[in-house]
Amino acid sequence: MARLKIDRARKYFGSYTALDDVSIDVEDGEFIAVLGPSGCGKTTLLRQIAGFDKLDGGEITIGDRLLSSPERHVPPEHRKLGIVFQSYALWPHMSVAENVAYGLTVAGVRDPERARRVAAALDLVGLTGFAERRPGLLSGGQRQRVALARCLVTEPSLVLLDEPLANLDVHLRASMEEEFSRFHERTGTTMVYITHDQAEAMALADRIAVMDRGRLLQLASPSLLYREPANTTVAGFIGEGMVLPARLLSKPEAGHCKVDVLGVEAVMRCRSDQAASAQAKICLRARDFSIAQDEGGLAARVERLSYQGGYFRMEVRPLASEETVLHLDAPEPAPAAPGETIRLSIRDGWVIPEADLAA
Ligand SMILES: Nc1ncnc2c1ncn2[C@@H]1O[C@H](COP(=O)(O)OP(=O)(O)OP(=O)(O)O)[C@@H](O)[C@H]1O
Repeated sequence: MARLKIDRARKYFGSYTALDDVSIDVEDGEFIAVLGPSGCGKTTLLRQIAGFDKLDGGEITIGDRLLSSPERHVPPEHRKLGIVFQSYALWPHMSVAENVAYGLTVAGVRDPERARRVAAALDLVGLTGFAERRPGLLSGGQRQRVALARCLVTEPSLVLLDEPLANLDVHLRASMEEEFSRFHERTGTTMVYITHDQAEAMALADRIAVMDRGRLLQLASPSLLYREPANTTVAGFIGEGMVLPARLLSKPEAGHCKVDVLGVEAVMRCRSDQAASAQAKICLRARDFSIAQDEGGLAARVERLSYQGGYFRMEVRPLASEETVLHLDAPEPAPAAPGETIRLSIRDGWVIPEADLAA
């Protein structure tokens, strides 16, 4: 049974549709990331789950309990959810332990039960020695861990995280990612994690819901999103995908078909029900190219080289399509200089099934 079920959720702000029939089933214990560019509706979706806003259409249920629909609205404090915000929202005048205890105090839990649960929550986030400190004397990562402990201590059925790492520097983000991941493994808490950072979503989530302009574009595991994007927007958004027009030359066979891309034939992965099309779109990744040693392949002029440590990111323009910019990674030493022509073979790629959906 799905723990959290969002069923055709709709939300309007005046004439603007901020959520357009969004449906997501989150399994019990699952870690879901909601990913998308600024303004795509992530926070609006989180606010509906948390109960800060009323839904204009559809339903949100947890287990068998209907929380939100146009007719019914359970207030946030009765939803038994934990929320971790980007801004931490800690009380500066209280110690770490008092901050963590706050939700329990409000709920009428008293010592020794309260002290026991606070100690357990601090232990879970690795802050046992910090109970008496004020938040002002903690690092950003430690503050975020206090916020996590404060949310967990009330034993929520679901934890919502709204860009919790956005205020932290790159190194701290990486170690907090690990922290969240370990925490999720240890507790098995269902988590919905809002982010615009795809590396973060990829590293953490069991499945990622990609949103754009209020719509859910695809809900899939990180690997499936990367390997088999459902439409051109997801293809371009995830993993710096390059979307190119192509002509399908064969029917699918064992998950592959032959395509013509910029005048070059290549074999690519596709769905087994992929229809023949003269106007298909394909998604290529930097690693799908290799530099051909013979006269075959796609002729392209090198535009730019940028050193990435051990390899170069090359930007090239195919001679057959000067307006297209492709990128690939080439090991040191640089195989060609800007202005030179190289030939590329295409080793892999994906025929995008719903090429027109998000156009
Ligand atoms: N209270 C509101 N009134 C009017 N429009 C709103 C309101 N809240 C959000 N919007 C609009 O709805 C759209 C979705 O906003 P939302 O905050 O959900 O996006 P987001 O994906 O969380 O973006 P960000 O990553 O920048 O926080 C935006 O176009 C925003 O301007």
